[in-house]
Amino acid sequence: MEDEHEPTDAERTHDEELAGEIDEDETVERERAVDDAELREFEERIKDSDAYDVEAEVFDEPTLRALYKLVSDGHVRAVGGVVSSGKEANVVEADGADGEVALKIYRVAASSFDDMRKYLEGDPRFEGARSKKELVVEWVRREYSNLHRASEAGVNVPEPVAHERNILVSEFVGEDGVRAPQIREVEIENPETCYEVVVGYASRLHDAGIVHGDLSEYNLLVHDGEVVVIDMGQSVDVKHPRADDLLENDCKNVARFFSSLGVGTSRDEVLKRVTG
Ligand SMILES: Nc1ncnc2c1ncn2[C@@H]1O[C@H](COP(=O)(O)OP(=O)(O)OP(=O)(O)O)[C@@H](O)[C@H]1O
Ligand SMILES: [Mg+2]
Repeated sequence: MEDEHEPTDAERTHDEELAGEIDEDETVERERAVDDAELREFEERIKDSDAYDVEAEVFDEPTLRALYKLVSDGHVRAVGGVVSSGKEANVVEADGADGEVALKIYRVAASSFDDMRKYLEGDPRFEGARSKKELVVEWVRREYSNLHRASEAGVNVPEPVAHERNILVSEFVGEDGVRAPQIREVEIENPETCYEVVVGYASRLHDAGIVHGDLSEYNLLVHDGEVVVIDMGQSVDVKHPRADDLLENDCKNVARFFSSLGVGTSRDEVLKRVTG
């Protein structure tokens, strides 16, 4: 028998935030409710989108069903083009109910199960065997929740809109289908100010009990003169066993990037500011 791990308050709060437990039966029933003809018709519509041409394999059958649900619920109106094509996920621009949205579509088959598990393991709900699909669904739900927490804490992140299976919907950072550049791709006029903003964000996240876990010049976008923090699937609670290592690494990345722009700082300086 495995020991029953009694969740700490922090874990419990985090659990509660990840509202809406997966109900497999409900999902299966809902999937059946969408009849095939309806789905094929929807697929024909999606096929007209740029994303479908570029990356037809993004929309495998279960992903198509998830997208169909998001359309039915009014979160997505039309699908645009692929703005980023990565190992784990594709990001697609789309029209939402209220302007442009980004669809981060995880590839279930290609997801690195072991990596995801390492982050999820600090949470008692993830003990025991879980399928790859369940891990990805959980990951997406977590990313949604983390963005929500970050936004509440006053950090500039894309507002999370919805999530369904392997698809996360959030506010699109960019304009007219063109994604905003990453901070490493732009010329920063005032690195010192920008550094202060980023350290401020990391500090607010920390105060809110979250460590980003992959904070770097790749996950900071610049839009309308503001820095936007993205990519929070791997973010963990400060009580997570890996939190300290991840935080040190985040601070190291921030210090390295801004030092390269001439800002006098170090990993320990950033760490002190973030945790102080
Ligand atoms: N909400 C968004 N609005 C606009 N562009 C986005 C948004 N989210 C992500 N992107 C774009 O997609 C890229 C990848 O997104 P993200 O960093 O969240 O995924 P990732 O897990 O790092 O994926 P990969 O493995 O592909 O790098 C970002 O660098 C950014 O250019
Ligand atoms: Mg990223």
